[in-house]
Amino acid sequence: MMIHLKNLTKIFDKEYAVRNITFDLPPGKCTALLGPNGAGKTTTLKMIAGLMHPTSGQVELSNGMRGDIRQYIGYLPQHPQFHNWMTGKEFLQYVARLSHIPHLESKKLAERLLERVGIADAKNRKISSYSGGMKQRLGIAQAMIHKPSVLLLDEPVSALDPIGRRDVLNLMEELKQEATLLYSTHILSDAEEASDEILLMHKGSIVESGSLQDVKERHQLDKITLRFEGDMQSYQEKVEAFPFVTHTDIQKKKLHVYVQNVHEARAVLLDLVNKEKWPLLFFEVGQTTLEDLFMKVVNEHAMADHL
Ligand SMILES: Nc1ncnc2c1ncn2[C@@H]1O[C@H](COP(=O)(O)OP(=O)(O)OP(=O)(O)O)[C@@H](O)[C@H]1O
Repeated sequence: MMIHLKNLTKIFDKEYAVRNITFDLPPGKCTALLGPNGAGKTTTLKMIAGLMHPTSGQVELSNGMRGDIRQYIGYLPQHPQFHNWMTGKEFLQYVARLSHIPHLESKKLAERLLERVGIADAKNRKISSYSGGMKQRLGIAQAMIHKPSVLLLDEPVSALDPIGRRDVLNLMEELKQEATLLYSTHILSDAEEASDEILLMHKGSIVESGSLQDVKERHQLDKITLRFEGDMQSYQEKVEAFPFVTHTDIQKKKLHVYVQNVHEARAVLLDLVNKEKWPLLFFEVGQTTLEDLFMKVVNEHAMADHL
């Protein structure tokens, strides 16, 4: 099923949390809603899930589906609450009952879902003994209880260790065959690992969207990476003054200089380093990555917060 978001907007206390966003969620794909904290991801997911009313705009379904949108949508909140004294199986049966699924059917369904998300071995153990990754799997099973066509997962892997994260990302890759998947994350490498499409969100707006490859190509800029002894910030200020520099940032103690004319930039920067006798440790000419684009968005976000 296709979902269309049209000019979706949410205002809290006169501030835009989500600002006029429009996009389609293609069926059978896994889409990552990527953005720094406060970008508006949770608010967007809640509006799609029907848990929060938009200030304006709509969420529409294709295929002539009508009625309450919630019957088609499964939702895993950012901080799911479990009854820790229950076993995984008991919890799913309990959730099934809340969804008005008859008792006998709920038993079979719970077993099937526990199998599906890969925690059948632990079905009779108390949830309090589950690892973070197992809890997220149980949360995903809970979101799938009414066989939704769309699964919305809010930061499903952010709190997990690398192994738990890998496991849940793999599970999501599998689940996209059964449901359209949209999940939020503030971690770029997770979005790169498990998504067909990305939506990059910043201050309530979608600033970039498309397949990972398309987004990467669209933003490819030449980049010169430098490292000097000592504090990088004073070098950054001097380098930024050149007209061929579009912007700069510091990542892992390296100064990234994004430039329009790499030949001119290389010559001028090397000249400057020589003349000023800057203690150069590293110099590289290359191209931007998706991480650079993400850092640019995050830095703009951080700067706005300091104003
Ligand atoms: N119930 C609310 N009342 C007032 N402001 C809110 C409410 N919910 C969210 N906001 C504000 O809306 C903006 C977007 O929040 P949202 O939780 O959607 O961001 P997010 O991208 O999911 O970030 P995070 O990863 O930190 O949850 C933030 O500035 C937040 O403070």
